Amino acid sequence: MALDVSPLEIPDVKFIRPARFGDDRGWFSVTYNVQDFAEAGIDAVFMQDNQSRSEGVHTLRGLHFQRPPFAQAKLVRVVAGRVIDVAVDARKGSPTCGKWVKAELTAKGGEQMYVPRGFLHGFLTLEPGTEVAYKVDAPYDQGSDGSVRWDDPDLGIDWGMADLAPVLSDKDKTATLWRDFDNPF
Ligand SMILES: Cc1cn([C@H]2C[C@H](O)[C@@H](COP(=O)(O)OP(=O)(O)O[C@H]3O[C@H](C)C(=O)[C@H](O)[C@H]3O)O2)c(=O)[nH]c1=O
Repeated sequence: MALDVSPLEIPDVKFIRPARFGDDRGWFSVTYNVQDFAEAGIDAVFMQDNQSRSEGVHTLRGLHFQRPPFAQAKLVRVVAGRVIDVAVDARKGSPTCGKWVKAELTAKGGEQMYVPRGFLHGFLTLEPGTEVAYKVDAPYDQGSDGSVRWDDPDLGIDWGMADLAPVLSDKDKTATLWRDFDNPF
């Protein structure tokens, strides 16, 4: 079945809207199928599923990456609540290096974002008790894990709200500035 996939302003980042089959019980959806996704140009070989729950609204996790050889492509969806999902192109050879794209992902709509390797990834929750589930195509490697500031002045990400003071992990509170970022991509 043809998947509803569209490129975002940075075309390698994809916005996906899996079909939902409703009936009087509710709905059913195929949230991932290797064939359908490959036909849509998303041929990452995912090898790990992650899920995180953020209790507080305006929790911000990001902007994260893993250094090669543990760089990860991610297929992100929301299973409870809503997020603004952001991808930043960090590929040094890319004409959009340092540029970002965003999309709202919701449990109600089932929208997904595909974030290729070479991108920073982060999301801001828009409801309490938001849960994000995502596939990755490389294992977690703590030593390769890094973070760039969510509010970096050179990246200038528009998270969609003024005076944002998000809930952050200690790691994200002390994240690197883009200008100091030892970019491995
Ligand atoms: C990512 C990850 C984490 N962990 C452990 C390490 C820590 O003890 C705990 C929380 O990790 P962290 O604070 O890095 O979790 P997030 O802040 O949600 O990080 C994630 O958030 C953004 C949005 C991402 O895109 C990445 O997948 C990832 O960086 O889980 C693991 O054991 N395996 C893993 O794959």
